Amino acid sequence: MKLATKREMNQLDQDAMSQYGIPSLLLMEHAAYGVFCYLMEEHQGKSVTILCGSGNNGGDGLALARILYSFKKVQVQVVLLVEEEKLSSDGKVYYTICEKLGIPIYRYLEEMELVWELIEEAQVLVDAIFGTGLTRPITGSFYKVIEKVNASSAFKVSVDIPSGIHPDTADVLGIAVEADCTLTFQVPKVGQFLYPGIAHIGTLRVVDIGIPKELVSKMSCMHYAIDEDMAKGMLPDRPIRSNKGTYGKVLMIGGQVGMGGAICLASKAVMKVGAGLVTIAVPNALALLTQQKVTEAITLSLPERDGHLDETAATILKEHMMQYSTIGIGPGIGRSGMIQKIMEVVLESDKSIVVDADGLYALKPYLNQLKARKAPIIITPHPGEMSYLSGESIADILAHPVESARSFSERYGIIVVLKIERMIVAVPDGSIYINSRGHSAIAKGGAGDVLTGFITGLLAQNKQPVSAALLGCYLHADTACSLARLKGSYSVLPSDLIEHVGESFKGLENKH
Ligand SMILES: NC(=O)C1=CN([C@@H]2O[C@H](COP(=O)(O)OP(=O)(O)OC[C@H]3O[C@@H](n4cnc5c(N)ncnc54)[C@H](OP(=O)(O)O)[C@@H]3O)[C@@H](O)[C@H]2O)[C@@H](O)CC1
Ligand SMILES: [K+]
Repeated sequence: MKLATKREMNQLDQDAMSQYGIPSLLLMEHAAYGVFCYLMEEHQGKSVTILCGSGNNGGDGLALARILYSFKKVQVQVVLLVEEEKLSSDGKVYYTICEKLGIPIYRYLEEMELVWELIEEAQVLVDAIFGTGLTRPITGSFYKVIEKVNASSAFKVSVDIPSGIHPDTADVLGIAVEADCTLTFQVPKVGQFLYPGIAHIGTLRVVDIGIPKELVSKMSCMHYAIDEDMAKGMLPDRPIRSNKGTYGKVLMIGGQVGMGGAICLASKAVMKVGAGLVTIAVPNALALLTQQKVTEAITLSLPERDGHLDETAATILKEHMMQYSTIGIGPGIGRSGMIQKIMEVVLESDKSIVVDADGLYALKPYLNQLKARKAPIIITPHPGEMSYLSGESIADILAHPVESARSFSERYGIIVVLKIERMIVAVPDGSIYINSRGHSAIAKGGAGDVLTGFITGLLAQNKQPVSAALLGCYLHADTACSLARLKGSYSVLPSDLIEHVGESFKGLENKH
């Protein structure tokens, strides 16, 4: 699903007006009607208090007041947060109608105490204060009102975007409405998929406001949400005439003494997403463990020193590498200097590679050579690993995760999967994909290893590495969300993701 920035959304509105002659008032009417339909569906019989700002978002609120009052005689009141002269021209049209209809309009600047009472006692509060036109931090009377809105026990519906959330970055500009539901228009905004925006939007619904479909599909954008439809389109084929070789031969390299679980989890995850064959290359001391833990895999037992893979393992791996299609390296491998040699051999190969965890530490010296490599590389860092690789602070990465992942991906020509609340996949052409799902239930050691396994297993089956990264992220998050719904937020284990990923696959297979 496409995601729009403020500029792209404005352009879309402008194109609808200039190319199709659709007046802005009609778009506003459709926007308001979409909110009206939602209110009738979910909150019929409740009184509605609409808070309106000066821009077109406030205009949407006034248009909604007219529809509620005229069609359903819903008890509706408007709180105007600015002087009426400051309303946008479309907003003024609806303001005049509301006034003539006799809809109660309270002026915040004149009746502050009364407005606070209205907010406190409201059943449904509609936030039409600021939309995509927010330009600076919220202060003064607007701040006070939003503070009161957040303290109210009313059900809160935000029009287009919760007031205070930046539509591109998801930043809170001063303060932001904590909505229970957000009805966004035509195309969701990037800021509705990133933190802290995701903590303010509640349930997100997309309302069609009649912008022609051709314009939306032509709309150029660089941001996409990884959703069910996208994931469905990326399922690898499973033809009748096939065998294990059809679905890729994967070599998983990792493990050190005391860290055997990570490579077992990752390798099992590879098989669970449909790969045909897996070989697990580990230090000698872990060979028995991997055989017992991942029954279906083959174990390649390698020389070790001090519990880590010894650099002589690189020569053995080089001899074996030809027979594999895909390599996953990193889970539990440790940061011994000896891993460097192994990474060198892996990078010299013509195989598709996924690098995770401590493998990323061994990758760093080779970053400048990656663009010249023909076969794809996917890296799956968490913010700490990303910080080590890029030199940015963790705080900066968390503050600008999209830019951080994008610039790294472009600079080195690799696919970056940044593991934050909603995983971000950055592609070297500058495109950004943001996971539409995610759950803190799997913020646990081992969850990253499972993701590495999912992506590696899909990469072995998919021709497109981007698809493997996107589908891997989707399956990981979707399974986590389903498990959290079933078991709650505390007791889901990363190994449960492996156990239950089949249900997520099945959901996609059965989707029409
Ligand atoms: N055809 C369309 O385009 C359609 C658009 N639609 C709707 O319009 C919305 C976008 O409308 P918009 O561009 O008028 O912006 P919006 O967010 O309502 O208000 C901006 C106003 O707030 C002000 N202001 C800004 N920051 C401030 C601050 N911190 N503190 C105080 N004031 C601040 C700013 O004034 P100024 O910066 O000049 O002071 C300006 O007056 C969009 O989200 C959707 O809901 C739909 O109807 C469908 C069709
Ligand atoms: K709003």
